[in-house]
Amino acid sequence: MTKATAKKVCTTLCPPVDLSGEASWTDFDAPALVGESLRFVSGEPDGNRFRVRYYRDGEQQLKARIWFGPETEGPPGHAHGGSMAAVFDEVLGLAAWAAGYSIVVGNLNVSFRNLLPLQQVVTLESRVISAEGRKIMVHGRICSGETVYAEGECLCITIVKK
Ligand SMILES: CC(C)(COP(=O)(O)OP(=O)(O)OC[C@H]1O[C@@H](n2cnc3c(N)ncnc32)[C@H](O)[C@@H]1OP(=O)(O)O)[C@@H](O)C(=O)NCCC(=O)NCCS
Ligand SMILES: CCCCCCCCCC(=O)O
Repeated sequence: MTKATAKKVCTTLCPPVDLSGEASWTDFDAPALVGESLRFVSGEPDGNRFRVRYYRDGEQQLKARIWFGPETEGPPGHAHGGSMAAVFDEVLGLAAWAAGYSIVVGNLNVSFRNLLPLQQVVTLESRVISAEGRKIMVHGRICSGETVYAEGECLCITIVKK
């Protein structure tokens, strides 16, 4: 590998981060519901890409505390848009499963509202908006306090057993 093509590799792990939820939230065990295959975003809880912890809020809606690590970088010091899209894909799809629907994601629209600084813990708030036939609409936003970093609209389609 030449210097010009050398890929930046993180050799040390970042320190632990606090992903604790609010007092009214309860832990949500995603692998217990959908299996161990769902690990693209949440599969490395101590890694340098994403660190994710799932909860249900008092209304049973899925919430996630998420840390975007240095390996999600896009614009210098900030998260890659695709990393946020991947997070929406997993969390909003999982929110439909958590609501009782066996789905895959058919369509995902993401609006990027503010640059998201790396190594900050943010919250993904999801809400199942509607269920019409096989179409389950789930909305979500990645935020911290009053700041909304991105909004996602996810059309999930229930799986038909053949
Ligand atoms: C989503 C998927 C299951 C739909 O295929 P299908 O079971 O044959 O169902 P249909 O194409 O008949 O679609 C069912 C309904 O959803 C709608 N729909 C499906 N995909 C859609 C999309 N991307 N955008 C908008 N509507 C969509 C269809 O218009 C149809 O609506 P209607 O009943 O009102 O006519 C299939 O396209 C698929 O497997 N896609 C890949 C999914 C994927 O890889 N997701 C990422 C991993 S989870
Ligand atoms: C059989 C378990 C499937 C879980 C699917 C949860 C949403 C994943 C979204 C995606 O892969 O694009």
